[in-house]
Amino acid sequence: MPSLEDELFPSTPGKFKVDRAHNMNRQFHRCFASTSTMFLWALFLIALTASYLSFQSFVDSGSRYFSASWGGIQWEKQVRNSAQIHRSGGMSVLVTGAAGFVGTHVSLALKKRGDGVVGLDNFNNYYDPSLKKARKSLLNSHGILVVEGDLNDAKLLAKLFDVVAFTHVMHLAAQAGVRYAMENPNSYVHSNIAGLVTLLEICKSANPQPAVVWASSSSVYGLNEKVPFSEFDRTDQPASLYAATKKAGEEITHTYNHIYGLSITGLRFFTVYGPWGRPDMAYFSFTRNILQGKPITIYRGKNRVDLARDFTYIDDIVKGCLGSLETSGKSTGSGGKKKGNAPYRIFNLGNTSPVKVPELVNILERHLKVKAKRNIVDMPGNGDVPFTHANISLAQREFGYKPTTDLQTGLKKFVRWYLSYYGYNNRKGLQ
Ligand SMILES: O=C(O)[C@H]1O[C@H](OP(=O)(O)OP(=O)(O)OC[C@H]2O[C@@H](n3ccc(=O)[nH]c3=O)[C@H](O)[C@@H]2O)[C@H](O)[C@@H](O)[C@@H]1O
Repeated sequence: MPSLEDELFPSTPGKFKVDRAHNMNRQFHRCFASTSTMFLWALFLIALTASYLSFQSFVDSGSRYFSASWGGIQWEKQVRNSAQIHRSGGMSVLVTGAAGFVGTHVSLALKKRGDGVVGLDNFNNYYDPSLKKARKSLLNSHGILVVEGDLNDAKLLAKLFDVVAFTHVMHLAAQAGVRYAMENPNSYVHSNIAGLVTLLEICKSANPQPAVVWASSSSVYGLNEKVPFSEFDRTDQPASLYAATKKAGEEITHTYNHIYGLSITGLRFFTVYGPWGRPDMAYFSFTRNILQGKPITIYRGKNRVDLARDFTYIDDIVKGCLGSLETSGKSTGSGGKKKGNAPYRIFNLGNTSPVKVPELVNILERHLKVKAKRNIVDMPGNGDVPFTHANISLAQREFGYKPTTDLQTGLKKFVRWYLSYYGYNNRKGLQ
């Protein structure tokens, strides 16, 4: 008697007699019929799952396209092209806040010398977004892609690191402005704290980890009275929420350096000015008001003392940023695990020659050939500090930082840009 196994799985073809063959055939057909039914069901299920998944991804990518316009094969290609390095030993840098004032200048400088640059910017309306769009067009014309998205969009950041193994991150995206923090405190928490942490989380998990250089601020010195301000002075007395979020950034980046081995460099910028600058800053809004024949408000400190700033020209700041990137040293971790100590550095990037605000106005008057209508008021308690003055010896020693543009020369360049950007007619018509 053949075993069931023999019947179902004959070891020797033709082993069976014809009359049994018929029997076998029926069994085989039954078996085949049930297998094919199962097979069809399986196919059906697979098709159903596949169509569900592709529908989901359509919905996902659809909403992404409509809301943030990133993703897709073409987009990835653009990101890769923009990040392409064109010099030996070059870097590929993700520049956050690329459509911002400092971001635009740093991105251009990197690209011009052959480094790869991908920009990220959320184009918020803290100040006229059309200026940010104009900066973006400038960057595009030099082959730099600026992705529109927010720092807090972890999926986007992760995707960017999927597409490009960035060697460096130049983190300049932030909610800037000292006095606006009283109007919109949460915007500072959103960008300068939450956004920073989101970015660092992605950087620490990236493999390889990039080195991070980021913008802190001279405002961290707060009520410090020891001049010039040195990196070793106390910074635990911020005068504004803005300053407090920048100081928090310095502490937060320290923990990522300590736990995950991220190379971190924080740059304390001192009142940066120049072409393509920020319209919310005094030198910019003074220029606009002077040309429009409107009064300007000049704050004055306690005991009628003039306020002073260590105004720093953008080209000097760019040199400081590039020097920091070049000397940043490597992150040591990978995939979120520290493998050794990595550099943690903080540098002042200032001009080392403070100028009183009324003198800034004098210079503008000379360049614009228009008299300002000065309205001098006592400094309100709005987060301002009376003066800033940078000691830059650390940056000098580390990467030869040496500012070369005085306020007179720098403002001349700014005014020339301002008139070419906003138009000479505007100026003539208002004189
Ligand atoms: O160096 C820094 O850390 C900071 O420099 C600037 O902050 P601030 O120095 O206050 O620059 P402005 O807003 O351009 O003010 C410059 C000076 O003009 C004064 N000012 C400002 C506005 C105004 O209407 N009148 C006026 O007298 C301010 O009190 C201040 O003394 C930037 O706005 C900050 O983002 C940056 O972090």
